[in-house]
Amino acid sequence: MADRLPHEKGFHVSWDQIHRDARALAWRLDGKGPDDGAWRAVVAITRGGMAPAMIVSRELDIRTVDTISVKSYNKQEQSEPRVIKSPQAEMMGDGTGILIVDDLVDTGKTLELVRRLYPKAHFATVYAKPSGKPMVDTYITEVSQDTWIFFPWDMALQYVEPYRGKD
Ligand SMILES: O=P(O)(O)OC[C@H]1O[C@H](OP(=O)(O)OP(=O)(O)O)[C@H](O)[C@@H]1O
Ligand code: HPA
Ligand SMILES: [Mg+2]
Repeated sequence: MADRLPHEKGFHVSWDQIHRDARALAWRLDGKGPDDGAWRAVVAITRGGMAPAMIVSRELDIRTVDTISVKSYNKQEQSEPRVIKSPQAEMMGDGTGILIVDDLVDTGKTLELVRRLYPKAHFATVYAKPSGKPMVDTYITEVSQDTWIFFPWDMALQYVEPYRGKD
């Protein structure tokens, strides 16, 4: 949606930071599954949810990991989310005992779509913006709606001019 642009602020997340925050997410979810505290599987919302889901599944020692592919953004422009690839239907059922992980919730449209498909699943994101918060069950850090989060997989180290050298 063009009217969401531009984002006033940037929140730049390093690999170290996302690792720390995804671990914090895992620890918060530990023992909270419906079956004696256990989770049956982790499902990553690709692509952004894959690195956090890998870290969460490693921390909680969950070996069953699947993906649901939802596309809703092209760069910073939003369109209607659509499912491009679904996880294994027999495993998912209504979502009971399934931990669905994404990197962030922004407007909440992606999670709204996935929630409709798996209403009993638990939805966890590392970061959350206010509009999307009602769609997420567990998250670690909140950022304001006018902030764009930059993830390490979208960035590269590069040279910058010294402060005194700028015009
Ligand atoms: O709450 P929303 O407003 O729906 O936005 C959040 C979603 O948008 C981004 O994914 P994107 O569709 O850009 O795909 P990607 O994960 O492959 O980068 C992000 O990874 C979330 O999945
Ligand atoms: O703030 C964001 N950062 C990266 N991807 C996103 N997709 C929706 N919002 C964001
Ligand atoms: Mg995504």
